[in-house]
Amino acid sequence: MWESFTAGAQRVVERAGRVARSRGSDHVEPIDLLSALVEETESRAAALLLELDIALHELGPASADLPPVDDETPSPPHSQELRLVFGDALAKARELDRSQAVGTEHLLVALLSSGGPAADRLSRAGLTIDALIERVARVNAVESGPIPMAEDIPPPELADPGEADDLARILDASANRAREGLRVLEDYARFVLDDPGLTRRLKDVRHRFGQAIQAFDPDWLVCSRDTPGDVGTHIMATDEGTRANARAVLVANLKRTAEALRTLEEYTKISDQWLSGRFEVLRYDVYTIEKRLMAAVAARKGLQDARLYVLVGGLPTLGDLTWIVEEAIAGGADVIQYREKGLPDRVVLQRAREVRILTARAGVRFIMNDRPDLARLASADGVHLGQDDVSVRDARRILGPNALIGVSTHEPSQLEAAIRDGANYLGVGPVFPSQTKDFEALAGLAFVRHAVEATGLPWFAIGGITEANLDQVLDAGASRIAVSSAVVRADRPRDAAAAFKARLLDAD
Ligand SMILES: Cc1ncc(COP(=O)(O)OP(=O)(O)O)c(N)n1
Ligand SMILES: Cc1nc(C(=O)O)sc1CCOP(=O)(O)O
Ligand SMILES: [Mg+2]
Repeated sequence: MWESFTAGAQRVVERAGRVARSRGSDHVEPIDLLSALVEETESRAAALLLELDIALHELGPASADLPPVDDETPSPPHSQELRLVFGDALAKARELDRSQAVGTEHLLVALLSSGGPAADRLSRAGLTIDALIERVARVNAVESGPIPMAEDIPPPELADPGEADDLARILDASANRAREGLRVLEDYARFVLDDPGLTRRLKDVRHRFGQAIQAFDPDWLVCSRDTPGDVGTHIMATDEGTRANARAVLVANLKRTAEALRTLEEYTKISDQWLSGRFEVLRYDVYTIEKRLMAAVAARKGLQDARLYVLVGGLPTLGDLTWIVEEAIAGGADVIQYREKGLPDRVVLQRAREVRILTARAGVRFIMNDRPDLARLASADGVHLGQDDVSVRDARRILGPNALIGVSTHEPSQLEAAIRDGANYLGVGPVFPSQTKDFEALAGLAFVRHAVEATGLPWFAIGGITEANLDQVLDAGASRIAVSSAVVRADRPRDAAAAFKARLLDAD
């Protein structure tokens, strides 16, 4: 008989056994079932009682200390009266609810009709059989929708009909959760990050997810849906009702989506391993996208408004370096990179620490070139890596998840790889021949035009950019630039930086 009881009803029956034991009774009586029903506050029966304005505390004292659930001592047998209540509940379920599963609401109806002390208590609290039955029937009607023809309901291929229904409820809830979660992620990529690549990836995952769940018969899922009887509907984690900001919404939905996909993966293993594999692949896709989303979020926080990035270094003395840094900042540099080649590490670190102090004071980002270890020692905001420097992954090991990690890219495949690896921003160049570094080949303006379409991550056009050629770079679609010689070797570095900054802001 128990397989035709919902999970909630089974829990209540089990609890009634413990209530009976706690009061030293030889049998589990209807009155114990009533106590258990009232105490299972998430149950459909408790919800109905509250909707009908019946004060739960009037239905009897809360049971004293119950034996723990895992206590192996058997519960006393069910009394004859209680068995009659169960039989009546089954009949009521058939009469009132086409799903025919005995839920806690049917136990309540049967208790009220039983004529014993439990019925007396319910009546004294103001519950009438008509009001209760009318309420149960109304809820079922709302939940059920049109009654499908018998031939439309697919025969579950599982041996146990109760199990088939439970499974359908799990799959239905998880499919909804994953679909909704994916939509929330896509909206974040699209409207918060403005990232066409990530939006496309998420749309593709959502599309493939939609194809995968077509394997479920929609009628089977919808027929099993039992929102009022779902004990989880009213249970919320303490932080679930509020979100501090859009980022918190993103993080919560990444977790929720991956969890729902995991649930689908696990439960479809029972009947369809191939389908389970599809959910597994989608779950891994979500993990990969998570890495990219979080990199984009960090970049947005650190570099969203940055327009002018100045590389400094190669100067004879610490005094020359600090002067240039101060001038660049005064001219409007948003990011300073310390790029030093050939000095001993100890000297580089000492100078980097000075740059850190000046940039921190001005609220300007400080990026160390090449060396995540020195970046960490100098408390830089991040590091810039070239194609021959350590990987993003290794740099992240040293600098942690919040560091800004930039990668130089010179062609589309490098740009894609850097995004995949979790870079927070990109260098895109060399656009023109540079006085700072020799290159065998130029990426040119064509690569700038490619970057515009390829990513929503912040990226900086770099290489030989001067006031004279800046318009070409802006016309190609860049909104951020990185320069070195045009500021560091200018007669008036502050004015040079200010001129770049003004034109970048004008172009916004
Ligand atoms: C913003 C920015 N873009 C590109 C580079 C070049 O980095 P890399 O290719 O590693 O060359 P070096 O600068 O290390 O010679 C950069 N530093 N910054
Ligand atoms: C160090 C460096 N890397 C580049 C790249 O394209 O990866 S261009 C470049 C030099 C940038 O200095 P300037 O503004 O003086 O040309
Ligand atoms: Mg480098």
